[in-house]
Order: sequence, then C-alpha cells, then structure tokens
Amino acid sequence: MSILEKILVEKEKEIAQLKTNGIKEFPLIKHNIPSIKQTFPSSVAMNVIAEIKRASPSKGAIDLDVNPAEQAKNYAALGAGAISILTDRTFFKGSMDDLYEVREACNLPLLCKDFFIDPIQIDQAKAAGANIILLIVAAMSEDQLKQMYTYAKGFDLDVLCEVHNESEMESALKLGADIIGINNRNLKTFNVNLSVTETLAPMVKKRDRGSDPLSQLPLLIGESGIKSRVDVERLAKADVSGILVGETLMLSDDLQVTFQHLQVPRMKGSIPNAR
Ligand SMILES: O=C(O)c1ccccc1NCC(=O)[C@H](O)[C@H](O)COP(=O)(O)O
Repeated sequence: MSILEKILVEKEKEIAQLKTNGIKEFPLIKHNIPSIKQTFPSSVAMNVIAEIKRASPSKGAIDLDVNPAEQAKNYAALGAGAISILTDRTFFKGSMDDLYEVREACNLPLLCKDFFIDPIQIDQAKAAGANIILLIVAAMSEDQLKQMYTYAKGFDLDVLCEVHNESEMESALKLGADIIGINNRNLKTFNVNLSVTETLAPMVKKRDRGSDPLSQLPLLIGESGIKSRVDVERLAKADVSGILVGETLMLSDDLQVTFQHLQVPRMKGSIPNAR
C-alpha cells in the first residue's frame, strides 16, 4: 500500500468519527481575508505559502513542539502570502487546533493541508478558520473531485487542486480548477523532483481555451522539495505564481535569510502590472 493509500484508510476512520460525534466548533470567525487569487498574480516577487509542519511520513519529526501561532506570525512578518497548516494528526502530528491558533494570530489566507475526501472534512476546516482546502486529484475519482470542489466553492473556500502527473493535470484543467498545485513529491516513493513542475506547468498555457481564449489561466503553485534560491529560480522560470514550502522553513536557523532566498523575482510576462 502506498503512503497515500494508508493515509486515506485513516481518513475514512476519522470521517466516520466526525459523522458520529459531529465537527468541533471554534468561536471565530474572521471575515474579509483576501484571496490568494487576488493578491498572488500582481506580486513581483515569488509568493510564498509558508507551511507549519510538525512531522511528515518522509522526514519523521521536524519540529514537534512548534508554536503554530508564533511561527505563523514570523512567516507573516517576513512576507508570506499565505500559511499552510498540516492538520493531519496520525501522520503529520498536526490538528485543527493548530489551524485555529494560526487563524487567531494572523490575517493571511490559511490553507488547511489535509487529505479531503468527504464534505464533512470541509465543514470542519471551515469551522476552524480555513480559507483554502486541498484536493489531491490522485486521492479520488473525477466525479468525487467535482463534488468536493463544488461543495468547497459553495462554502466560499478556495481550492488548491494538487497534481503530480500529466493525467492529473488534465483532470484539474477539465474541472476548471482556478488554483493548481504541482507537487514535486511522489506520494508513492517520496522522491522529490522539481522537473515535475517544469514539465507540467506549460500544459496550462497550451490548453485549448475554446471559445473564450481570454479566460483566466489558473494560478500555479509549485509544491515540495524547495530548498534554495536556485530551486525557486527554476520554478520562477516555469512561471508559477507561488511556492509551497514546509521543511526548509521549519528547519531554518534564520528565517529572515531563508525568506530572502525564496522571494526571487518572478517572470515579467506573468505579472499583469509589472513594467
Ligand atoms: O511531506 C511528506 O512526507 C508527505 C508525504 C505524503 C503526503 C504528503 C506529504 N507532504 C505534504 C505536503 O504537501 C508538503 O508538506 C508540502 O508540499 C511542503 O513540502 P516540503 O517543502 O518538501 O516540506
């Protein structure tokens, strides 16, 4: 069984519990958080979605004792455009409480990075303060993907639709996803290769947009395995609007320097108002 399959087996158990016990309510809610669809395209520097990641299947423990609110405040002060919070408990040692603590501490868009396969998980993420949820194309059928996407959008949530190969990119484009994450990490082997983004990103512009050639291109996010300025420059050339970075930020001894390395200039052609 691949790690993704193992995670999904656990998710089925969690979903059964949520349906029996109900979702956990939180006393928020902050409104008027800007969407990354509005803020990312106009940015001249690479947009960073900075992740709070206590542990992972590929790395084991990363920083089990991190204070999510403090970490998020540091990310925000250094110019992160959004924060990703791994909320899965079994494999990543996170929780919905982590998400909520970050929601209370900052006003950036928050990505609930979990393994969504049932609408009740979307209800739970929204209640804890998420603005964006993750839908992994490899985790469900096209019909299920469409249902989950429609459900999340109806709840005023953005959706990061994650792909790792050409057929998954085709599914995301067919769905009409407006934010697509290209995951450089193979969830079966854990192998990380930035050429995944370089190969898949051009598919977005090549796609036939039928009778509406001016329709907006999806926002592209390069995900996983990003460690250095050189890595980000490669992804900038592939014309992504943003990058999702976990381990490198969580293990950084000097977040300010690490952020400077990540915020490289983006391609001029991809920035509407850039001169
Ligand atoms: O990180 C893992 O080991 C992992 C394994 C199985 C499924 C998902 C996994 N990671 C989730 C993520 O999407 C990453 O945390 C995110 O893209 C950031 O990656 P990185 O910068 O390499 O920490």
